Amino acid sequence: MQELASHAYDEARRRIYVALDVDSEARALDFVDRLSPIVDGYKVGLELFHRAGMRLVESLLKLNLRVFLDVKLHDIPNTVAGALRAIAQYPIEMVNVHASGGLKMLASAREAVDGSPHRPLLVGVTVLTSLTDADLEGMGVGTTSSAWVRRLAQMAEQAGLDGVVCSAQELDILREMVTPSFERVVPGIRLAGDRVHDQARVMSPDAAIRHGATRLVLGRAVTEADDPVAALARYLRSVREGLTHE
Ligand SMILES: O=C(O)c1cc(=O)[nH]c(=O)n1[C@@H]1O[C@H](COP(=O)(O)O)[C@@H](O)[C@H]1O
Repeated sequence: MQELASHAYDEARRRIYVALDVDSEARALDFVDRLSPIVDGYKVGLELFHRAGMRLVESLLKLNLRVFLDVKLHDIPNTVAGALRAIAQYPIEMVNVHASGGLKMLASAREAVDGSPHRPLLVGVTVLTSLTDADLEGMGVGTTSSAWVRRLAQMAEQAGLDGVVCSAQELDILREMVTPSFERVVPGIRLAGDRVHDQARVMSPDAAIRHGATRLVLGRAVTEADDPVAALARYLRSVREGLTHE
């Protein structure tokens, strides 16, 4: 494990958030304790946020950890802006809204973050990685996930967001249309043979990085593994492998 804490892995580490999708503050802090010798980026999502709220976020920040607050805001412009003004009182690294909230909501979100003491990266969730083209058809979206991600990413860029959350399968399309600094945050990451759970559009860490992912979210493949530290090590090595061919 010594090797993984070395400078050679700094860039790989910087690209990762471990999703703390657990049901208590104690379990979350236990994971952080075990994993933080290897990674310093953590995602607090809806389950943990509704269990432990901003108190847990503050605990992570006090430990000098990087926090992605995954609250997936989706409401009218005024409400989303108010929530973001509250969130951006904290020095978190990144926060997300649903890009499908529309251009006016995204523009209000941008303005709210810009006027706040901390300016976390603001990214728009495009098409959830659990959805298939058939799901979209059933929802009446009337287009493929690739085309819908492309449209939502265009809107996010137009509103001045810092990037999007998408699956790895849309990265080639996005690379052609967005500026290189536009963040492409990718969940649904699995090494071959690992359980996919409820995800539909998945890819391995090295392939996702090679296709243009700027940051990866690692979840149950690490936190539900028999040995989470060993699993994280496998994933981190794969990220580093991808970076050598980026
Ligand atoms: O915004 C997200 O983080 C997100 C967007 C998306 O489209 N798909 C997605 O899985 N996520 C989150 O990424 C994590 C993926 O977890 P695993 O499937 O366990 O790797 C979960 O915490 C999800 O809430």
